[in-house]
Amino acid sequence: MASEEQLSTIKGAKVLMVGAGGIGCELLKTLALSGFEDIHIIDMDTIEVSNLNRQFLFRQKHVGQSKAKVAREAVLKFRPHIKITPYHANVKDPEFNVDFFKQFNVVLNGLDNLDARRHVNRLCLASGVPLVESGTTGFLGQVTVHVKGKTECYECQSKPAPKTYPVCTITSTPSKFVHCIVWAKDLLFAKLFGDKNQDNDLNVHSTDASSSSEHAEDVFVRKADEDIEQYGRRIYDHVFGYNIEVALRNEETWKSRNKPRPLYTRDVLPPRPVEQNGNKDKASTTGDPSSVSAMASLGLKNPQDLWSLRENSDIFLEALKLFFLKREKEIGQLGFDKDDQLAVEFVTSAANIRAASFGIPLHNLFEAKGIAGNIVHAVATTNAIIAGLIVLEAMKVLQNDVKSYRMTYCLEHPSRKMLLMPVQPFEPNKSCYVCSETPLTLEINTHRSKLRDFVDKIVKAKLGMSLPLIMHGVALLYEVGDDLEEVEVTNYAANLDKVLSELPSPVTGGTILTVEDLQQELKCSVNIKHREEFDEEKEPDGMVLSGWTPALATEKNKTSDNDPSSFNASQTVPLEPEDDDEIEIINKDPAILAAGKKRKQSDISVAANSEISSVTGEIPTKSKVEKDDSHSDIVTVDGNLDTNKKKRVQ
Ligand SMILES: Nc1ncnc2c1ncn2[C@@H]1O[C@H](COP(=O)(O)OP(=O)(O)OP(=O)(O)O)[C@@H](O)[C@H]1O
Ligand SMILES: [Zn+2]
Repeated sequence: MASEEQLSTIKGAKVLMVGAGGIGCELLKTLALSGFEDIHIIDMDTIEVSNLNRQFLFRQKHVGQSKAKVAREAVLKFRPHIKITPYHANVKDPEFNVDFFKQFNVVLNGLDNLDARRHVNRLCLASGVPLVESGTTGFLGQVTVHVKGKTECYECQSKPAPKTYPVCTITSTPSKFVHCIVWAKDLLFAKLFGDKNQDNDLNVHSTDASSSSEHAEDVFVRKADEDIEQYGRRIYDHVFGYNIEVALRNEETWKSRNKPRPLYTRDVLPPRPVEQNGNKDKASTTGDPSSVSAMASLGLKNPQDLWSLRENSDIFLEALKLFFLKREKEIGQLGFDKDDQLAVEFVTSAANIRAASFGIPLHNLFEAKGIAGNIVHAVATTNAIIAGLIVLEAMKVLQNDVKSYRMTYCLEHPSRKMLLMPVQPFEPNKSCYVCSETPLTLEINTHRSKLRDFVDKIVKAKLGMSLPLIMHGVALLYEVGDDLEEVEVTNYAANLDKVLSELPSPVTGGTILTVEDLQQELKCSVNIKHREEFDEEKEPDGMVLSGWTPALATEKNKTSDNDPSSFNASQTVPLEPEDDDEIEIINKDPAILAAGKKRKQSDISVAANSEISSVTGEIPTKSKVEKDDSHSDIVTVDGNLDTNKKKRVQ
């Protein structure tokens, strides 16, 4: 029960909620029932059928309508006297600037992506408004408190980058089913149905340089006189048969690995039926391309059945055939979409055939779809728990009760009979480039990299700036905005295509660039260090940004030996260290894949950060299946962190 004092604080508070999805619906309801009377909600989405199972403020009839507006109407039905102001908009829109944020006493996030979270963090810092951040993934969740100058900001710890795999693991030496999925989705599917002009390293790597090039020449293009069945079999034989044989020639590769088995249609499938050409147009479909299904054509009904190699091969050929027969117009521009049934069938079957070749256990379509789409099924109860915790923290923040602030982690398995793990927040990271003024360092080849590379790969992708301005001393190198003069637009466009050392104000080793985002009111300095060479595999951007987090990636907290994007440990520690029960954590987002190893429970912290679900996209889940296959990017673990060096909030 709230005290009188609490109640009056709550009544007088003006609250901004960002996100009216899984967490947001729970949060709005809980805020209203807790006595909050002035709530603003920003959400850019409309309601989808798939939201209805957990976003309980919405009904079938609301599908297609604004989440923010419908959420408001639903809550006003049981709390008619309160004021709820909805904005059907992106929180990154310019109208939501620092002045807009300043009107609130606290901001509560119920978002599902890193980009928006970082943006809100910056606006909260610039406006001095406290932020309560949250995230859920399946059974896991977290609530963190960020108050300028008192606790860490959302970006004081670097967030794990979306999970990537070494190219050679995907193209040549898969050892887990997820590697086969990535191959099937990002290489094979993209090669056959996506943009032909995009780089795509589908062929096996071999030390025998003469081996594959000739055979691989245009192998993926359907020949003019080739019927579709013939084409499908040729692709099958090439990628599952011939390419594997080429890979096997490189004996070094297989010294410490199990050799894969080349698979050809002649071994797996019966000879081609004579009447095949006559079947061409028999594929059972309606006029709607989205209803085309290889499973339906072949009479396979249950997506949770495990298909045999033969069945996978049938699906593979049938799906390929259906793309050409029923969706030919889309070929050349298709991207994988987890809601595209035929694409999921194709990717599942291709991944399974490859898995069979490499001796990796096969998976059913339902599982494969989850892996391919990085899906972790949302749990409504977790959202409800997290929403309750957000409100509790918001109340402490409003009363400035700094000592009581807690970051709370919702676990899947109890520790000392507790499912909620409270953690005292840390003080701001003095080397955080977002909430302190610490400069960053960028190693880059200033003679080769263009300003465009810097803007795209660093300023936008890494620093998360949306309206950047780049200066070298007093010289403006780049700027975006609606109010630019034509000549400025022309000059900046020309600058983008220049290598750094040839800019009007040349950028070389030793240069300090100032990068600023006018909307976020964030300014930082970037020290440029010239470097000639970069490792294509480990440093694919051709540049390396560092400087905003302590170097924590020690051997002990690395997640996987061949994982270049191993996460950085966050530094939270439970208030009461638990016993050393080991639990397995698997992230369901590719970005978090890194964290999928056994961790000591006392080491766990879930860092709000990724692209996953309603939370921070951080969804560690316990799994008895592929222990190592985390698919998300939420969880970070302490490992041997030097947590003692960090000061908790007193
Ligand atoms: N930049 C943004 N501006 C405003 N709202 C945003 C922004 N980014 C995300 N959101 C909102 O945050 C909410 C997150 O909710 P949730 O994670 O439940 O996602 P969902 O899209 O409703 O469900 P799912 O992704 O599981 O289908 C969504 O309603 C989404 O529209
Ligand atoms: Zn910070």
